[in-house]
Amino acid sequence: MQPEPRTLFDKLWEQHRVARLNGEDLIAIDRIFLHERTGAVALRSLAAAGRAVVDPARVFAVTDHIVDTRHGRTGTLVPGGDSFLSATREETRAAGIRLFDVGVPDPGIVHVISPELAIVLPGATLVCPDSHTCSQGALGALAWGIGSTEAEHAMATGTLRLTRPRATRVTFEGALAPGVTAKDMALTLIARHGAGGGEGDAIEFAGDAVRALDIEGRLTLCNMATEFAAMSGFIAPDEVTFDYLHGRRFAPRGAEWDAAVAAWRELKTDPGARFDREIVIDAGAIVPMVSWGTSPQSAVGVDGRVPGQGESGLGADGYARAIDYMGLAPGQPLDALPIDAAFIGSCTNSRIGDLRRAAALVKGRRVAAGLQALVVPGSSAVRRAAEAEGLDRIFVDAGFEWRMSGCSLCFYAGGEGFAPGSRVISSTNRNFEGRQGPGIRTHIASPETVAASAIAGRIADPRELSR
Ligand SMILES: CC(C)[C@H](C(=O)O)[C@@H](O)C(=O)O
Ligand code: SF4
Repeated sequence: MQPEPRTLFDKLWEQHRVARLNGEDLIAIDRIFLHERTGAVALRSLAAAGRAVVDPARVFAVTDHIVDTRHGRTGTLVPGGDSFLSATREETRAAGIRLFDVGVPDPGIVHVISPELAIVLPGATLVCPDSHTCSQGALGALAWGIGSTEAEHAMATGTLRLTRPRATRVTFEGALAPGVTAKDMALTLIARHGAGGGEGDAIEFAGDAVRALDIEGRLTLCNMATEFAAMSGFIAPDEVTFDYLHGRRFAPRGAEWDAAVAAWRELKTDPGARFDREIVIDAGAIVPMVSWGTSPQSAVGVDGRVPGQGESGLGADGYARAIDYMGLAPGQPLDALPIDAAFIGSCTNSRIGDLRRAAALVKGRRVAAGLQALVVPGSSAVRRAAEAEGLDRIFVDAGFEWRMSGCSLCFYAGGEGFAPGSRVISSTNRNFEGRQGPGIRTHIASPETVAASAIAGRIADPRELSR
């Protein structure tokens, strides 16, 4: 008898299921990543309970969320932030956990350095008390965000207790048009199906347009799965994945590498396997997107208009509140909207390819007068690579500030922010009220759209500059 065809998700889940428990499953966790904001809490609480980390070699930690990203940084600008940093340093040392700290060669945003160092590998389960952990599914792993109590459980036992999510496939058929990116794919999916549209889903991203993405584009797409309320997003590993990982710091070597690749080649959905849910999107119809509201679902084509309530997908109160917070009127064209600041950074879009594409648009041009523009590379490795190619000069010559790596102004932690009331175009993933500071109006878009807008001084279509 032929074995039942299985989805990639079935394979990942079943390979890690160690027990069934009254409707839930106990899943083995291969890697745990911590950052100073939530990881410090988990580590302190675990130590206070007198529990040991069962396998410290599988746990990694980083300082990225509240570290100062200005040059010459010494710590954090966040009030009270020092205690998170010192707790992370003390507790990781006590538990024997490897810490990528500022001042050592490889710090960066957790979801940027994990693939860079090959800490995440195809077929692995990886958790981190951070919602954008799903980014790392781009490498063919099952990676998802957890709470700090679950992080304690995972560290103490090497397992987590979970309800099996729905196996969902989102297929992007065909090819993207020039100037359209993985960020626009994610925003299109969320705009069409709603910010809650993926709730309870483990999403395999598939189709020709996904296969055609490099690893960085795949990371951007999977990063936004949590903005779709999905448990995780992932992509079957292929030659692009293996080429990316080969030779990286924690990747297997020699015969182990060959054996690993042979096993990783099996990590794909079998023909005829059944999904609980399928979504199909025509990639060729996707355009550069920008958000107008205070949820990632409130996004339209950059050449579009602020929708009326009827087409917004929001209720009357939610719509009124979003329009009011964002200082917009129904029917207003987005590409006429003046902006005060532009931010290129975050675990969504701060990798070398993102910076290269933005720099190509910025080169030889100037940021609009009076506009604050920043580039924050996602990791030290990205920063060094960009500097070796002269991308920092391109940005600085154009009037951008060039920073050290970290989460920086992706989210407001209280240390620094944009000028009060600023309208910001941002390559990040969240545009909630106050996300980038009190009263800040955030429009999320691709790094290309952010770069083009910084030059124009208003929200701008990147295709205008590249023509
Ligand atoms: C601080 C952290 C827990 C949070 C998250 O979980 O995502 C942050 O990274 C964010 O992007 O809002
Ligand atoms: S870059 Fe932003 S979204 Fe990503 S982990 Fe940091 S704060 Fe969260």
